Amino acid sequence: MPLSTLLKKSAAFFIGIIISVFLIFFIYSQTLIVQMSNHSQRIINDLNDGANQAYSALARLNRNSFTECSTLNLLTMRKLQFEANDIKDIGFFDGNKIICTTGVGELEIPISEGQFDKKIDGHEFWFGHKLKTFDGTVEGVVIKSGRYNVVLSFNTLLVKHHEFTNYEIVALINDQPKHLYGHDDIYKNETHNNRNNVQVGLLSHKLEFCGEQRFICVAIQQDNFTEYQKVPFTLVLMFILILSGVTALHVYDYIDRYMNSDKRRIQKGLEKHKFKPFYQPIVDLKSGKAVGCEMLARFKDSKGILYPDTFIPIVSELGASWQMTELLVTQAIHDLKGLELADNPIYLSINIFPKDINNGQVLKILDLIKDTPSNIEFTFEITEDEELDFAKAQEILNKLVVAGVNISIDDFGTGYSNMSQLQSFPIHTLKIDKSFIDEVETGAIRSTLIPNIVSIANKLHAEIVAEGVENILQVEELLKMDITLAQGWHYSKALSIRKFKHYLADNSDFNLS
Ligand SMILES: Nc1nc2c(ncn2[C@@H]2O[C@H](COP(=O)(O)O[C@H]3[C@@H](O)[C@H](n4cnc5c(=O)[nH]c(N)nc54)O[C@@H]3COP(=O)(O)O)[C@@H](O)[C@H]2O)c(=O)[nH]1
Repeated sequence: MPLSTLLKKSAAFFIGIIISVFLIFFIYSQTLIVQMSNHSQRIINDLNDGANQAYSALARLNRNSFTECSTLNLLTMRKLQFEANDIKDIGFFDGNKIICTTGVGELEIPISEGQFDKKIDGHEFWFGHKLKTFDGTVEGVVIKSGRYNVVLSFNTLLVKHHEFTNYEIVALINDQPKHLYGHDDIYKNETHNNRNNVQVGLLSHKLEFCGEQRFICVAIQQDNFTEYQKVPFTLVLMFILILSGVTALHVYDYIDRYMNSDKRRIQKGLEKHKFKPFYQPIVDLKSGKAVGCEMLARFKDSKGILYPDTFIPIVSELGASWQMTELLVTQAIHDLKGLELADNPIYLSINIFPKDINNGQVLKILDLIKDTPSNIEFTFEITEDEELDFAKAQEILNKLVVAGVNISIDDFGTGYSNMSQLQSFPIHTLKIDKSFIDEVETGAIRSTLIPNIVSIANKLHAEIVAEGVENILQVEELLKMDITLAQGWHYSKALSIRKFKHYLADNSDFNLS
């Protein structure tokens, strides 16, 4: 494998891995953000549930008409606390002082609560409350209504979230966050006017999420890829990355194959004019001088040469047959302009795709050739192809003939036509296929059929061109058979316009300036 290909393939491999890393990170990140938002919403829901529990407890207590901290009052308060899971303490007020609580009973010195933090739905809230109980300090929120208050414990409210520690709950009071619970310092007040704010980092994801009323907010920080430390996950990731690299190699190969495929090259070649006409001289057998040429398509692009046997079927499959012919004819007319007139016109023989005759595209040639010098005589070579629709072709070829175009049957003797079909065509020339000419000098069986072809041509009043003449012995034999014109490597292969000009200068009465 050449070094450049190896480098390109390695690059494709690593690009595949990099794309995969990005994709995995993106998917992971999106999933994590959704999980974190859901989790935040669940925390806020649990806090709301606690508040509702407190509201209903306060409503029930205030329905009683206790005015002092009687045994019955304390009993009622304790009974209610017992029923409500998240309530850790209930206090009873005389004026604005607490005179008894479920935890301590009647207070020796009544306590006065400070100014509440916020009033919501007629309830007063104190946040960040720390209540000392016999089994430790309770962090929570105090809610007061009427003559009672309740202390809600975050620990019990958020018991479902205990496995998840890296979060902070704050209350926004006059837009300033007040720490309520969890890790101090995670919430940075980034939400501004939005309900949530996501920060994606290489090492961690952070989400700040506020409840619908933008009053309680949760900030969650999650380290990235902690799962990576787990062996199976690492193995799966490595497998995915290698798979991505290998997939990228396949994609590279596929694109490379597509970009370098003959079909793609031909498509591009048609756009970028990579098809060029070459000219193979048609020679008068007696004088050895060129009387015309057959235009043969040649293709060359930066990747090299493609031969007609390869590109002709593909051009046809691409439906670009007329496009190619038109390009070539236009170029040929341009090439042959400046031809100095000899006594006779020069024949320019052009191969036409049968389908372009069937669909009448070929008639477009009349526009192309109408301004060409009259010393170029156009001949269209058609093959006796099964694709050719004889009935349709007859009508179209007649139009061409009327416009001065000659019709030539190419590869004659190898095709599908029968005599009656041929007679209905306005034929000017029969080109005897090379397979008849091969070994004519040794009297090969196939070559013995040539006189029959000559007699058919005579019946059709058509000229004959012998194709594929490769040596002087063949020339001599063909002369004996009264064949006048020939084409083949004995005279010349198909030439570029530059070489063809030289050829004409040495071997014809024409001159290309
Ligand atoms: N519709 C179009 N068909 C085209 C066009 N250009 C070419 N073709 C057809 O492709 C087939 C192959 O053509 P090519 O490789 O160019 O071969 C031609 C000659 O180079 C070859 N030839 C000529 N003399 C000799 C010879 O002495 N020996 C030898 N071994 N080969 C020789 O024969 C081909 C010409 O064939 P033909 O057209 O039948 O006269 C071929 O079928 C082309 O027709 C195009 O522009 N349009």
